Amino acid sequence: MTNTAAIIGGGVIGGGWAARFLLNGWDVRVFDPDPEAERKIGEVLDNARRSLPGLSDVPLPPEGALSFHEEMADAVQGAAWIQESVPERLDLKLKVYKGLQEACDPGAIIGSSTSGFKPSELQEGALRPEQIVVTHPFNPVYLLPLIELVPTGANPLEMIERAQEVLKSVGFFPLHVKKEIDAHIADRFLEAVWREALWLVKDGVATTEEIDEAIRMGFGIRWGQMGLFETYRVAGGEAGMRHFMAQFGPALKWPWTKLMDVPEFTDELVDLIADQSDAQSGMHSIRELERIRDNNLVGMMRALKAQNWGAGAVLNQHDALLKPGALPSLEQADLSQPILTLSRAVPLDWTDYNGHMNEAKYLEAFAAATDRFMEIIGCDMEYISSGGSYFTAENHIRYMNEVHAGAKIEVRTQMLLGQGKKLHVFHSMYSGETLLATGESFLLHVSLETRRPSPPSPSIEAAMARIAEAQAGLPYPEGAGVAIRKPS
Ligand SMILES: NC(=O)C1=CN([C@@H]2O[C@H](COP(=O)(O)OP(=O)(O)OC[C@H]3O[C@@H](n4cnc5c(N)ncnc54)[C@H](O)[C@@H]3O)[C@@H](O)[C@H]2O)C=CC1
Ligand SMILES: C[N+](C)(C)CC(=O)CC(=O)[O-]
Repeated sequence: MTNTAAIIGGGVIGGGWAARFLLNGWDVRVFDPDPEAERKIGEVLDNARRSLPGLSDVPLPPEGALSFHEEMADAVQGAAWIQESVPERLDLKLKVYKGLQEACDPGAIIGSSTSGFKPSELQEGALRPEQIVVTHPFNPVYLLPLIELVPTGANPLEMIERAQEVLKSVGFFPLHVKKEIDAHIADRFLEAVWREALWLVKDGVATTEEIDEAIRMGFGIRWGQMGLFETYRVAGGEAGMRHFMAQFGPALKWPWTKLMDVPEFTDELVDLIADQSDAQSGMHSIRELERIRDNNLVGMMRALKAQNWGAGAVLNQHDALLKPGALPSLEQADLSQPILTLSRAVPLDWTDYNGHMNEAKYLEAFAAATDRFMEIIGCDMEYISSGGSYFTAENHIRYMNEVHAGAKIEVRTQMLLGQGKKLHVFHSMYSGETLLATGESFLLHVSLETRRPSPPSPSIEAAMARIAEAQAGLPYPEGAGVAIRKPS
C-alpha cells in the first residue's frame, strides 16, 4: 500500500492532520463538503510549512501530493490511513464510518479525532469495528506530538502496533490509553481546569486575562516539561512525593476547587467570557494568534530538543528515523565536488525582527556543516571521546541573500587545505540554486588532554588526502581568503 492518507473533515483538526501527513511525504486526499475547505486547509498548510520543517535538524521527505475529492468513496480509495475529523456528534461520525467502510480498504486504519467519545461507541454497528480506533490529537496537530491512541478489545494487536508505527513515522507520540473512558486522559484535565476557570470569571474573582497570566507565567511552563507528577515530586523537596502528599493532601478537602459543580452556561456567562476575551486578545486576528502560538511552541520545543527531554526527545527520535540517507558519508559522496554537509529547513526560532534568518544563525548552520565535515573525515564522537578533536581558529562569513522560516537550505563544503593539524574549509549555503552565504573556517586539530594543537590520526590524514586529491581540480572559490576592506 502507498503512503496515502484520507482526511474526512478538513476543519481546524483535519487541516492539521493533512499538513502533518503531507509534510512527512504522504499523499493526502481530502473529503469535506464545505466549499471553503480547500482555502481553510491552504491556510493551515501555510502555517505548517513555516513552522514544522524547521523543528527537524534533518530534512523532511519531499512533500506529498494534496487532492480534494467530491465523493468520500473516492477520497478513501487506496488510503492506508483514514482520519475522521468531522464535528463532535456521534450520529454524524457513525454515518461517516458506514459510508467510508463501504469503499475503503479493509486493512486501512480508521482513526477518529474525537475529543471525548469512547472507541466502543464509535465501533458500535460498524461494518468492521476492528478498523476503527481513537487517535485524539492536540491543536496545532502539525506541531504537537501527543496522540491519545485508544483501542478496544475489537482492535487486533497487529493493527494497534501498525497505528503506533505510522504515527511515530510522521513525528507523533502515540500514548496508548489502555482503558477507554469518556474524554480519554488529557481532555479530562482540560475540562477540570476549564470548569474552574469559568467559575473564577463568573464569580468575578479573575478576568480571562488574569487566568491566562496565572497559567503561562507559572505552572503552564512547568507542565510543558515535566507534567504533573514529576513536578510535584520535585516540589516535595528531598523527601519527594511522599512529603508532597503529606503536606498538600489535606488541601484536597478544603474548598480549593468546585470541580463537578458546573456553572450554568447562560448567555450572560458566554457574553462575560467572550467580551473579556475580546478585550484581552481582540487586537490580534486569529491568524496572528496562530503564528504567535506557533513561534512560541517551536522555540520551546527546540529548547526541549537540546535537553533531549519530553517533547524534545520525541523530536530527536523522529530525526533519527529520518536521518538514514540524509547526508552522504565519505564513501557515498562525490568527492570531486563540494560535499553536502547540511540539509535542513530554517527553523522559526532562527528568524529575527527583520523577518529573515538572523546573522548569528548562519554561523550556527556553518558550524553544523563543519561538524559534519569532521564526521566525514573520521573525527566523529567516538574519535573525540578518544581524546582528539578540532578547534576553530578563524571564521569569515559573507551574507549574500536573505532566507525565511521553513525554507530548505543546503551547505556544500570544499576543503581548501587538509594537512597535518590544519583544516581549512569553505562552505557555500544555498536555497535551491540561490547562493545565500559563504562561510570560511580554519581549524586546528587538538589534543583534548593538553588543549594544544596535535597531529590527527592516520585515518583522518588519509581521508583528508583522498578529498584533497579528488577536489584538486576545483577552482579556488571566489570570496575565499578575503576580509572586510578598509573604507576608502
Ligand atoms: N478544535 C479542537 O481543539 C479539537 C477538536 N478535536 C476533534 O476533532 C473533530 C473535528 O473538530 P474541528 O476540526 O475542531 O471542527 P471544525 O468544525 O473545524 O471542522 C469539522 C469539519 O468537518 C466537515 N464536515 C462536516 N460534516 C462532514 C461530513 N459528513 N463529511 C466530511 N466532512 C464533514 C466540516 O465542513 C468542517 O470543515 C471533533 O471530533 C473534535 O472533537 C480534537 C482535538 C482538538
Ligand atoms: C477543547 N477540546 C476538547 C476540543 C480540546 C481537545 O480535544 C484537545 C486540544 O487540542 O486541546
